[in-house]
Amino acid sequence: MMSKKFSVVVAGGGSTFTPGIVMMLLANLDRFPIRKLKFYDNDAKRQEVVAKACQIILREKAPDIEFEATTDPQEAFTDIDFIMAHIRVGKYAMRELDEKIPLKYNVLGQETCGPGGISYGMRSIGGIIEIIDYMEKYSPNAWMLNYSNPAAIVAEATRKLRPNAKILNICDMPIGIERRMAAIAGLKSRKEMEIRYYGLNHFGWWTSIMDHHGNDLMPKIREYVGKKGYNLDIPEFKADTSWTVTYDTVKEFYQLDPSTLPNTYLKYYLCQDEVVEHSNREYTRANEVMDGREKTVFGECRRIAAAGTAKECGFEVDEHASYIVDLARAIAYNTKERMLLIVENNGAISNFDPTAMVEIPCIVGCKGPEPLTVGKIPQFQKGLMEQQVSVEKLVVEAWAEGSYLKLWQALTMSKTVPSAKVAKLILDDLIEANKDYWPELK
Ligand SMILES: NC(=O)c1ccc[n+]([C@@H]2O[C@H](COP(=O)([O-])OP(=O)(O)OC[C@H]3O[C@@H](n4cnc5c(N)ncnc54)[C@H](O)[C@@H]3O)[C@@H](O)[C@H]2O)c1
Ligand SMILES: O=P(O)(O)OC[C@H]1O[C@H](O[C@H]2[C@H](O)[C@@H](O)[C@@H](O)O[C@@H]2CO)[C@H](O)[C@@H](O)[C@@H]1O
Ligand SMILES: [Mn+2]
Repeated sequence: MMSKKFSVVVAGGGSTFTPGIVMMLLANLDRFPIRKLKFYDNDAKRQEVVAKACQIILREKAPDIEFEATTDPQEAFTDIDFIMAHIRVGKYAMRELDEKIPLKYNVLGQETCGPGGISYGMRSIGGIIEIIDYMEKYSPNAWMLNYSNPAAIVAEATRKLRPNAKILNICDMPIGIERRMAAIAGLKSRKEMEIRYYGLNHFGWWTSIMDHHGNDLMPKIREYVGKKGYNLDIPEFKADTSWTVTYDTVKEFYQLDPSTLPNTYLKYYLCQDEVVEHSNREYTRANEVMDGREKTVFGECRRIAAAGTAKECGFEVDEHASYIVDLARAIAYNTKERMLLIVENNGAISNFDPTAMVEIPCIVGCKGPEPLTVGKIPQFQKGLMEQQVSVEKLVVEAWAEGSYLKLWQALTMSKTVPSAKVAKLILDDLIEANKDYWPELK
Protein backbone atom coordinates (compact mmCIF):
# COMPACT_ATOMS: atom_id res chain seq x y z
CA MET A 1 0.00 0.00 0.00
CA MET A 2 1.58 3.30 -1.03
CA SER A 3 0.54 6.13 1.30
CA LYS A 4 3.11 8.85 0.52
CA LYS A 5 2.54 11.07 -2.53
CA PHE A 6 5.63 12.65 -4.06
CA SER A 7 6.64 16.14 -5.09
CA VAL A 8 8.50 16.27 -8.42
CA VAL A 9 10.17 19.13 -10.28
CA VAL A 10 11.02 18.82 -13.96
CA ALA A 11 14.20 20.82 -14.56
CA GLY A 12 14.03 21.97 -18.16
CA GLY A 13 10.24 22.38 -18.17
CA GLY A 14 10.42 23.85 -21.66
CA SER A 15 11.87 20.62 -23.02
CA THR A 16 10.23 18.95 -26.01
CA PHE A 17 10.18 15.79 -23.88
CA THR A 18 8.20 17.37 -21.02
CA PRO A 19 4.66 16.71 -22.33
CA GLY A 20 5.40 13.04 -23.03
CA ILE A 21 6.92 12.64 -19.61
CA VAL A 22 3.92 14.33 -17.96
CA MET A 23 1.62 11.90 -19.80
CA MET A 24 3.84 9.01 -18.67
CA LEU A 25 3.73 10.22 -15.03
CA LEU A 26 -0.08 10.42 -15.24
CA ALA A 27 -0.19 6.88 -16.63
CA ASN A 28 1.91 5.64 -13.71
CA LEU A 29 0.23 7.36 -10.76
CA ASP A 30 -0.82 3.97 -9.40
CA ARG A 31 2.88 3.00 -9.15
CA PHE A 32 4.23 6.46 -8.31
CA PRO A 33 1.63 8.80 -6.75
CA ILE A 34 2.30 12.53 -7.12
CA ARG A 35 0.94 15.37 -4.95
CA LYS A 36 2.88 18.23 -6.59
CA LEU A 37 4.44 18.71 -10.02
CA LYS A 38 6.59 21.75 -10.77
CA PHE A 39 8.44 22.91 -13.89
CA TYR A 40 11.69 24.85 -13.65
CA ASP A 41 13.48 26.50 -16.57
CA ASN A 42 15.72 29.52 -17.13
CA ASP A 43 13.70 30.49 -20.22
CA ALA A 44 10.31 31.64 -18.95
CA LYS A 45 8.81 32.19 -22.40
CA ARG A 46 9.76 28.75 -23.70
CA GLN A 47 8.58 27.03 -20.54
CA GLU A 48 5.29 28.94 -20.47
CA VAL A 49 4.20 27.40 -23.79
CA VAL A 50 4.67 23.88 -22.44
CA ALA A 51 3.38 24.74 -18.95
CA LYS A 52 0.10 26.22 -20.18
CA ALA A 53 -0.74 23.04 -22.06
CA CYS A 54 0.39 20.73 -19.27
CA GLN A 55 -1.62 22.73 -16.74
CA ILE A 56 -4.76 22.01 -18.79
CA ILE A 57 -3.84 18.33 -19.15
CA LEU A 58 -3.31 18.03 -15.38
CA ARG A 59 -6.47 19.96 -14.55
CA GLU A 60 -8.53 17.58 -16.68
CA LYS A 61 -6.77 14.29 -15.90
CA ALA A 62 -5.39 14.74 -12.35
CA PRO A 63 -6.95 17.80 -10.66
CA ASP A 64 -5.59 16.75 -7.25
CA ILE A 65 -1.99 17.32 -8.37
CA GLU A 66 -0.76 20.80 -7.45
CA PHE A 67 0.98 22.32 -10.49
CA GLU A 68 3.38 25.26 -10.79
CA ALA A 69 5.83 26.52 -13.41
CA THR A 70 8.56 28.88 -12.30
CA THR A 71 12.01 30.26 -13.10
CA ASP A 72 12.64 30.98 -9.43
CA PRO A 73 15.03 28.37 -7.99
CA GLN A 74 13.74 28.67 -4.42
CA GLU A 75 10.14 28.16 -5.54
CA ALA A 76 11.16 25.32 -7.86
CA PHE A 77 13.37 23.33 -5.53
CA THR A 78 11.64 23.74 -2.16
CA ASP A 79 9.62 20.79 -0.82
CA ILE A 80 10.82 18.40 -3.52
CA ASP A 81 11.36 14.62 -3.42
CA PHE A 82 12.67 14.13 -6.96
CA ILE A 83 14.20 16.32 -9.68
CA MET A 84 13.77 14.96 -13.20
CA ALA A 85 16.42 16.89 -15.12
CA HIS A 86 16.47 17.29 -18.88
CA ILE A 87 18.02 20.65 -19.57
CA ARG A 88 19.80 21.64 -22.81
CA VAL A 89 22.12 24.54 -22.05
CA GLY A 90 22.21 26.76 -25.14
CA LYS A 91 19.18 24.99 -26.59
CA TYR A 92 18.98 23.87 -30.21
CA ALA A 93 20.74 26.94 -31.58
CA MET A 94 23.94 25.87 -29.85
CA ARG A 95 23.35 22.21 -30.75
CA GLU A 96 23.30 23.31 -34.38
CA LEU A 97 26.71 24.98 -33.96
CA ASP A 98 28.05 21.93 -32.08
CA GLU A 99 27.12 19.85 -35.12
CA LYS A 100 28.15 22.28 -37.88
CA ILE A 101 31.46 23.72 -36.66
CA PRO A 102 33.38 20.39 -36.68
CA LEU A 103 32.01 19.60 -40.15
CA LYS A 104 33.79 22.73 -41.44
CA TYR A 105 36.99 20.74 -40.77
CA ASN A 106 35.65 17.41 -42.12
CA VAL A 107 35.17 16.16 -38.55
CA LEU A 108 32.09 14.44 -37.12
CA GLY A 109 29.31 16.84 -36.08
CA GLN A 110 27.11 15.19 -33.42
CA GLU A 111 25.08 16.20 -30.32
CA THR A 112 26.93 14.18 -27.66
CA CYS A 113 29.90 12.63 -29.50
CA GLY A 114 33.21 14.09 -30.68
CA PRO A 115 33.80 17.86 -30.66
CA GLY A 116 30.05 18.55 -30.55
CA GLY A 117 29.70 16.53 -27.36
CA ILE A 118 32.75 18.24 -25.87
CA SER A 119 31.28 21.65 -26.67
CA TYR A 120 27.89 20.63 -25.25
CA GLY A 121 29.59 19.22 -22.15
CA MET A 122 31.41 22.50 -21.51
CA ARG A 123 27.99 24.20 -21.45
CA SER A 124 26.11 21.54 -19.48
CA ILE A 125 28.47 21.16 -16.50
CA GLY A 126 27.63 24.58 -15.05
CA GLY A 127 23.90 24.13 -15.57
CA ILE A 128 23.78 20.77 -13.81
CA ILE A 129 26.06 21.76 -10.93
CA GLU A 130 23.83 24.81 -10.37
CA ILE A 131 20.73 22.61 -10.10
CA ILE A 132 22.47 20.18 -7.73
CA ASP A 133 23.35 23.14 -5.50
CA TYR A 134 19.74 24.38 -5.56
CA MET A 135 18.56 20.88 -4.66
CA GLU A 136 20.98 20.63 -1.74
CA LYS A 137 20.05 24.11 -0.52
CA TYR A 138 16.25 23.84 -0.74
CA SER A 139 15.49 20.10 -0.58
CA PRO A 140 18.55 18.31 0.83
CA ASN A 141 16.75 14.96 1.03
CA ALA A 142 15.78 14.98 -2.66
CA TRP A 143 17.25 12.82 -5.43
CA MET A 144 18.12 14.14 -8.90
CA LEU A 145 17.37 11.78 -11.78
CA ASN A 146 19.49 13.26 -14.55
CA TYR A 147 19.23 12.52 -18.24
CA SER A 148 20.52 15.87 -19.43
CA ASN A 149 23.30 15.39 -21.92
CA PRO A 150 26.06 14.80 -22.63
CA ALA A 151 25.47 12.31 -19.83
CA ALA A 152 29.04 10.95 -19.91
CA ILE A 153 30.65 14.35 -19.29
CA VAL A 154 27.90 15.44 -16.89
CA ALA A 155 28.37 12.24 -14.89
CA GLU A 156 32.15 12.72 -14.71
CA ALA A 157 31.62 16.34 -13.65
CA THR A 158 29.21 15.37 -10.86
CA ARG A 159 31.63 12.64 -9.70
CA LYS A 160 34.54 15.09 -9.52
CA LEU A 161 32.81 18.30 -8.45
CA ARG A 162 29.81 17.07 -6.35
CA PRO A 163 30.91 13.57 -5.24
CA ASN A 164 28.35 13.35 -2.44
CA ALA A 165 25.35 14.59 -4.41
CA LYS A 166 22.27 12.39 -4.62
CA ILE A 167 22.23 12.29 -8.41
CA LEU A 168 21.61 9.32 -10.69
CA ASN A 169 22.73 9.66 -14.31
CA ILE A 170 20.81 7.60 -16.84
CA CYS A 171 20.39 7.29 -20.61
CA ASP A 172 17.47 5.99 -22.65
CA MET A 173 19.51 4.74 -25.61
CA PRO A 174 20.05 1.21 -24.22
CA ILE A 175 16.36 1.14 -23.28
CA GLY A 176 15.34 2.16 -26.79
CA ILE A 177 17.62 -0.44 -28.38
CA GLU A 178 16.47 -3.16 -25.94
CA ARG A 179 12.86 -2.47 -26.92
CA ARG A 180 13.94 -3.24 -30.49
CA MET A 181 15.92 -6.31 -29.46
CA ALA A 182 12.90 -7.69 -27.59
CA ALA A 183 10.74 -7.24 -30.69
CA ILE A 184 13.41 -8.94 -32.83
CA ALA A 185 13.44 -11.84 -30.34
CA GLY A 186 9.64 -12.09 -30.46
CA LEU A 187 9.14 -10.89 -26.88
CA LYS A 188 6.44 -8.43 -25.77
CA SER A 189 8.70 -6.32 -23.56
CA ARG A 190 12.36 -5.60 -22.98
CA LYS A 191 11.67 -6.56 -19.35
CA GLU A 192 11.39 -10.17 -20.50
CA MET A 193 15.14 -10.05 -21.20
CA GLU A 194 18.05 -10.34 -18.77
CA ILE A 195 21.00 -8.42 -20.13
CA ARG A 196 24.67 -7.84 -19.31
CA TYR A 197 26.15 -4.62 -20.70
CA TYR A 198 29.18 -2.43 -20.12
CA GLY A 199 30.77 0.72 -21.50
CA LEU A 200 30.71 4.45 -21.12
CA ASN A 201 27.55 6.45 -21.83
CA HIS A 202 26.85 6.32 -25.59
CA PHE A 203 29.82 3.96 -25.90
CA GLY A 204 28.87 0.41 -24.82
CA TRP A 205 28.20 -3.22 -25.66
CA TRP A 206 25.69 -5.95 -24.72
CA THR A 207 27.59 -9.11 -23.75
CA SER A 208 24.63 -11.30 -22.80
CA ILE A 209 20.92 -11.26 -23.70
CA MET A 210 18.75 -14.05 -22.27
CA ASP A 211 15.06 -14.63 -21.68
CA HIS A 212 13.82 -15.47 -18.20
CA HIS A 213 14.25 -19.18 -18.93
CA GLY A 214 17.96 -18.67 -19.57
CA ASN A 215 17.69 -19.08 -23.35
CA ASP A 216 20.44 -17.19 -25.16
CA LEU A 217 18.82 -14.61 -27.46
CA MET A 218 22.09 -13.12 -28.74
CA PRO A 219 22.48 -15.45 -31.79
CA LYS A 220 18.95 -14.70 -33.08
CA ILE A 221 19.32 -10.96 -32.56
CA ARG A 222 22.79 -10.86 -34.10
CA GLU A 223 21.53 -12.76 -37.15
CA TYR A 224 18.78 -10.15 -37.60
CA VAL A 225 21.14 -7.22 -36.98
CA GLY A 226 23.40 -8.51 -39.75
CA LYS A 227 20.59 -7.91 -42.24
CA LYS A 228 18.60 -4.94 -40.86
CA GLY A 229 20.56 -3.42 -38.01
CA TYR A 230 18.13 -2.39 -35.24
CA ASN A 231 15.43 -1.27 -37.70
CA LEU A 232 12.03 -2.97 -37.58
CA ASP A 233 9.11 -2.73 -40.01
CA ILE A 234 6.72 -2.13 -37.10
CA PRO A 235 4.88 1.23 -36.79
CA GLU A 236 5.86 1.78 -33.14
CA PHE A 237 9.53 1.69 -34.16
CA LYS A 238 9.21 4.17 -37.02
CA ALA A 239 11.89 6.85 -36.59
CA ASP A 240 13.17 9.99 -38.32
CA THR A 241 15.34 9.33 -41.37
CA SER A 242 18.63 10.06 -39.59
CA TRP A 243 17.70 7.61 -36.83
CA THR A 244 16.75 4.95 -39.40
CA VAL A 245 20.20 5.38 -40.95
CA THR A 246 21.78 5.10 -37.48
CA TYR A 247 19.91 1.90 -36.63
CA ASP A 248 20.92 0.49 -40.04
CA THR A 249 24.60 1.39 -39.70
CA VAL A 250 25.04 -1.05 -36.80
CA LYS A 251 25.30 -3.90 -39.33
CA GLU A 252 28.52 -2.28 -40.59
CA PHE A 253 30.46 -2.59 -37.33
CA TYR A 254 28.75 -5.14 -35.07
CA GLN A 255 31.04 -7.81 -36.59
CA LEU A 256 34.04 -6.20 -34.87
CA ASP A 257 33.20 -8.37 -31.85
CA PRO A 258 31.26 -11.60 -32.56
CA SER A 259 30.44 -12.00 -28.85
CA THR A 260 28.63 -8.67 -28.35
CA LEU A 261 26.07 -6.25 -29.76
CA PRO A 262 26.93 -2.53 -29.86
CA ASN A 263 25.23 0.65 -28.77
CA THR A 264 24.32 2.66 -31.88
CA TYR A 265 26.49 5.58 -30.74
CA LEU A 266 29.64 3.54 -31.46
CA LYS A 267 29.03 4.32 -35.13
CA TYR A 268 30.40 7.83 -34.50
CA TYR A 269 33.72 6.38 -33.35
CA LEU A 270 33.96 3.34 -35.64
CA CYS A 271 32.42 4.68 -38.87
CA GLN A 272 33.22 8.38 -38.45
CA ASP A 273 34.59 8.70 -42.00
CA GLU A 274 31.33 7.48 -43.53
CA VAL A 275 29.27 9.65 -41.17
CA VAL A 276 31.19 12.78 -42.20
CA GLU A 277 30.95 11.80 -45.89
CA HIS A 278 27.15 11.48 -45.66
CA SER A 279 26.61 14.55 -43.44
CA ASN A 280 24.75 17.54 -44.85
CA ARG A 281 26.80 20.46 -43.58
CA GLU A 282 23.89 22.82 -44.05
CA TYR A 283 21.22 20.65 -42.43
CA THR A 284 22.14 18.48 -39.45
CA ARG A 285 20.11 16.57 -36.83
CA ALA A 286 19.55 19.80 -34.90
CA ASN A 287 17.72 21.21 -37.94
CA GLU A 288 15.67 18.00 -38.25
CA VAL A 289 14.64 18.28 -34.59
CA MET A 290 13.82 22.00 -34.87
CA ASP A 291 11.74 21.30 -38.00
CA GLY A 292 10.28 18.11 -36.49
CA ARG A 293 9.88 17.42 -32.79
CA GLU A 294 10.14 21.03 -31.66
CA LYS A 295 7.54 22.30 -34.14
CA THR A 296 5.19 19.38 -33.43
CA VAL A 297 5.41 19.57 -29.63
CA PHE A 298 5.16 23.34 -29.38
CA GLY A 299 2.41 23.43 -32.00
CA GLU A 300 0.34 20.92 -30.00
CA CYS A 301 1.00 22.83 -26.77
CA ARG A 302 -0.27 26.06 -28.36
CA ARG A 303 -3.29 24.25 -29.82
CA ILE A 304 -4.28 22.85 -26.41
CA ALA A 305 -3.83 26.26 -24.76
CA ALA A 306 -5.93 27.97 -27.44
CA ALA A 307 -8.67 25.31 -27.17
CA GLY A 308 -8.60 25.50 -23.39
CA THR A 309 -8.93 21.73 -23.25
CA ALA A 310 -6.75 18.64 -23.79
CA LYS A 311 -9.72 16.47 -24.80
CA GLU A 312 -8.17 15.92 -28.27
CA CYS A 313 -4.65 15.84 -26.79
CA GLY A 314 -2.07 14.76 -29.36
CA PHE A 315 0.51 13.83 -26.75
CA GLU A 316 1.06 10.13 -26.17
CA VAL A 317 2.45 8.49 -23.09
CA ASP A 318 6.21 8.43 -23.60
CA GLU A 319 6.16 4.80 -22.45
CA HIS A 320 9.86 4.27 -22.96
CA ALA A 321 10.40 7.11 -20.45
CA SER A 322 8.74 4.96 -17.79
CA TYR A 323 12.28 3.98 -16.82
CA ILE A 324 12.28 7.31 -14.98
CA VAL A 325 9.41 6.09 -12.78
CA ASP A 326 11.18 2.74 -12.34
CA LEU A 327 14.19 4.68 -11.07
CA ALA A 328 12.16 6.94 -8.77
CA ARG A 329 10.32 3.91 -7.38
CA ALA A 330 13.58 2.08 -6.74
CA ILE A 331 14.70 4.96 -4.53
CA ALA A 332 11.29 5.60 -2.94
CA TYR A 333 10.29 1.99 -2.26
CA ASN A 334 13.68 0.24 -2.16
CA THR A 335 12.53 -2.02 -5.02
CA LYS A 336 16.08 -3.25 -5.88
CA GLU A 337 15.24 -2.66 -9.57
CA ARG A 338 18.01 -3.72 -11.93
CA MET A 339 18.85 -0.85 -14.27
CA LEU A 340 21.71 0.44 -16.41
CA LEU A 341 23.12 3.55 -14.75
CA ILE A 342 26.22 5.67 -15.26
CA VAL A 343 28.20 5.08 -12.06
CA GLU A 344 31.76 5.21 -10.74
CA ASN A 345 33.52 2.02 -11.82
CA ASN A 346 35.19 1.36 -8.49
CA GLY A 347 36.42 -2.08 -9.60
CA ALA A 348 33.24 -3.33 -11.29
CA ILE A 349 35.25 -3.51 -14.52
CA SER A 350 38.37 -4.95 -12.91
CA ASN A 351 40.87 -3.91 -15.59
CA PHE A 352 39.61 -0.35 -16.10
CA ASP A 353 40.13 2.98 -14.35
CA PRO A 354 38.30 2.74 -10.99
CA THR A 355 37.32 6.42 -11.17
CA ALA A 356 35.77 6.15 -14.65
CA MET A 357 32.01 6.74 -14.94
CA VAL A 358 30.83 3.54 -16.60
CA GLU A 359 27.39 2.48 -17.85
CA ILE A 360 26.70 -0.90 -16.24
CA PRO A 361 23.83 -2.84 -14.64
CA CYS A 362 23.06 -1.76 -11.07
CA ILE A 363 20.66 -2.90 -8.37
CA VAL A 364 18.90 0.28 -7.25
CA GLY A 365 17.44 0.75 -3.78
CA CYS A 366 16.70 3.54 -1.31
CA LYS A 367 20.40 4.26 -0.81
CA GLY A 368 21.11 4.44 -4.56
CA PRO A 369 22.83 2.08 -7.03
CA GLU A 370 24.84 -1.05 -6.23
CA PRO A 371 26.83 -1.83 -9.41
CA LEU A 372 27.09 -5.44 -10.57
CA THR A 373 30.59 -6.70 -11.25
CA VAL A 374 31.60 -6.98 -14.91
CA GLY A 375 35.10 -8.40 -14.48
CA LYS A 376 37.88 -8.05 -17.07
CA ILE A 377 36.98 -6.57 -20.46
CA PRO A 378 38.78 -7.41 -23.74
CA GLN A 379 41.67 -5.31 -25.03
CA PHE A 380 39.58 -3.94 -27.94
CA GLN A 381 36.91 -2.38 -25.75
CA LYS A 382 39.41 -1.45 -23.02
CA GLY A 383 41.54 0.51 -25.47
CA LEU A 384 38.61 2.34 -27.02
CA MET A 385 37.13 3.17 -23.60
CA GLU A 386 40.43 4.40 -22.15
CA GLN A 387 40.80 6.88 -25.00
CA GLN A 388 37.20 8.09 -24.69
CA VAL A 389 37.11 8.31 -20.90
CA SER A 390 40.32 10.34 -21.04
CA VAL A 391 38.55 12.81 -23.33
CA GLU A 392 35.68 13.08 -20.86
CA LYS A 393 37.99 13.53 -17.86
CA LEU A 394 40.07 16.17 -19.65
CA VAL A 395 36.91 18.13 -20.53
CA VAL A 396 35.85 18.25 -16.87
CA GLU A 397 39.36 19.25 -15.79
CA ALA A 398 39.43 21.95 -18.50
CA TRP A 399 36.08 23.31 -17.25
CA ALA A 400 37.12 23.22 -13.58
CA GLU A 401 40.56 24.80 -14.20
CA GLY A 402 39.68 27.11 -17.09
CA SER A 403 42.37 25.30 -19.05
CA TYR A 404 42.66 25.93 -22.82
CA LEU A 405 45.45 23.36 -22.96
CA LYS A 406 43.38 20.55 -21.41
CA LEU A 407 40.47 21.21 -23.74
CA TRP A 408 42.85 21.15 -26.70
CA GLN A 409 44.21 17.85 -25.36
CA ALA A 410 40.65 16.50 -25.01
CA LEU A 411 39.80 17.36 -28.62
CA THR A 412 43.12 15.98 -29.85
CA MET A 413 42.52 12.78 -27.84
CA SER A 414 39.10 12.18 -29.42
CA LYS A 415 38.99 9.29 -31.90
CA THR A 416 36.88 11.52 -34.14
CA VAL A 417 39.58 14.24 -34.59
CA PRO A 418 42.54 13.57 -36.96
CA SER A 419 45.24 15.87 -35.53
CA ALA A 420 46.25 18.45 -32.94
CA LYS A 421 46.13 21.10 -35.68
CA VAL A 422 42.51 20.34 -36.62
CA ALA A 423 41.64 20.07 -32.90
CA LYS A 424 42.95 23.58 -32.33
CA LEU A 425 41.06 25.04 -35.32
CA ILE A 426 37.82 23.49 -34.00
CA LEU A 427 38.57 24.61 -30.44
CA ASP A 428 39.12 28.25 -31.40
CA ASP A 429 35.85 28.29 -33.37
CA LEU A 430 33.96 26.66 -30.47
CA ILE A 431 35.37 29.16 -27.95
CA GLU A 432 34.01 32.03 -30.06
CA ALA A 433 30.64 30.32 -30.54
CA ASN A 434 30.31 29.52 -26.80
CA LYS A 435 31.49 32.82 -25.36
CA ASP A 436 28.16 33.23 -23.51
CA TYR A 437 28.30 29.74 -22.02
CA TRP A 438 31.79 28.34 -21.40
CA PRO A 439 34.06 29.49 -18.58
CA GLU A 440 36.96 31.65 -19.76
CA LEU A 441 39.89 29.45 -20.87
CA LYS A 442 43.49 30.51 -20.41
N1 LIG B 1 19.86 10.85 -21.49
C1 LIG B 1 19.07 10.52 -22.51
O1 LIG B 1 19.01 9.40 -22.89
C2 LIG B 1 18.28 11.62 -23.20
C3 LIG B 1 17.24 11.32 -24.11
C4 LIG B 1 16.62 12.38 -24.76
C5 LIG B 1 16.98 13.68 -24.45
N2 LIG B 1 17.96 13.89 -23.55
C6 LIG B 1 18.39 15.23 -23.15
O2 LIG B 1 17.27 15.90 -22.58
C7 LIG B 1 17.52 17.31 -22.67
C8 LIG B 1 16.33 18.04 -23.26
O3 LIG B 1 16.26 17.71 -24.61
P1 LIG B 1 15.31 18.56 -25.59
O4 LIG B 1 15.65 18.14 -26.98
O5 LIG B 1 13.91 18.49 -25.13
O6 LIG B 1 15.84 20.07 -25.36
P2 LIG B 1 15.00 21.44 -25.35
O7 LIG B 1 15.96 22.51 -25.77
O8 LIG B 1 13.72 21.29 -26.04
O9 LIG B 1 14.67 21.67 -23.78
C9 LIG B 1 15.66 21.92 -22.87
C10 LIG B 1 15.14 22.97 -21.89
O10 LIG B 1 16.18 23.20 -20.93
C11 LIG B 1 16.16 24.60 -20.63
N3 LIG B 1 17.43 25.00 -20.02
C12 LIG B 1 18.60 25.24 -20.65
N4 LIG B 1 19.55 25.58 -19.77
C13 LIG B 1 18.96 25.55 -18.54
C14 LIG B 1 19.42 25.80 -17.22
N5 LIG B 1 20.70 26.17 -16.99
N6 LIG B 1 18.54 25.68 -16.19
C15 LIG B 1 17.27 25.32 -16.44
N7 LIG B 1 16.75 25.07 -17.66
C16 LIG B 1 17.62 25.18 -18.70
C17 LIG B 1 15.87 25.26 -21.95
O11 LIG B 1 15.42 26.59 -21.78
C18 LIG B 1 14.84 24.32 -22.54
O12 LIG B 1 13.53 24.75 -22.22
C19 LIG B 1 18.81 17.45 -23.51
O13 LIG B 1 19.93 17.51 -22.65
C20 LIG B 1 18.85 16.13 -24.25
O14 LIG B 1 20.14 15.80 -24.70
C21 LIG B 1 18.63 12.91 -22.93
O1 LIG C 1 18.45 13.58 -32.04
P1 LIG C 1 17.39 13.56 -30.98
O2 LIG C 1 17.32 14.84 -30.17
O3 LIG C 1 16.05 13.10 -31.47
O4 LIG C 1 17.80 12.39 -29.99
C1 LIG C 1 19.01 12.49 -29.33
C2 LIG C 1 18.87 11.56 -28.15
O5 LIG C 1 18.89 10.22 -28.68
C3 LIG C 1 18.81 9.17 -27.70
O6 LIG C 1 17.51 9.23 -27.07
C4 LIG C 1 16.48 8.70 -27.95
C5 LIG C 1 16.15 7.26 -27.55
O7 LIG C 1 17.30 6.49 -27.56
C6 LIG C 1 15.16 6.70 -28.53
O8 LIG C 1 14.79 5.39 -28.09
C7 LIG C 1 13.92 7.55 -28.59
O9 LIG C 1 13.16 7.35 -27.40
O10 LIG C 1 14.20 8.92 -28.72
C8 LIG C 1 15.18 9.46 -27.81
C9 LIG C 1 15.35 10.92 -28.15
O11 LIG C 1 15.41 11.04 -29.55
C10 LIG C 1 19.91 9.34 -26.65
O12 LIG C 1 19.75 8.41 -25.62
C11 LIG C 1 19.91 10.73 -26.08
O13 LIG C 1 20.97 10.87 -25.17
C12 LIG C 1 20.01 11.76 -27.17
O14 LIG C 1 19.90 13.08 -26.63
MN1 LIG D 1 21.53 9.08 -24.01
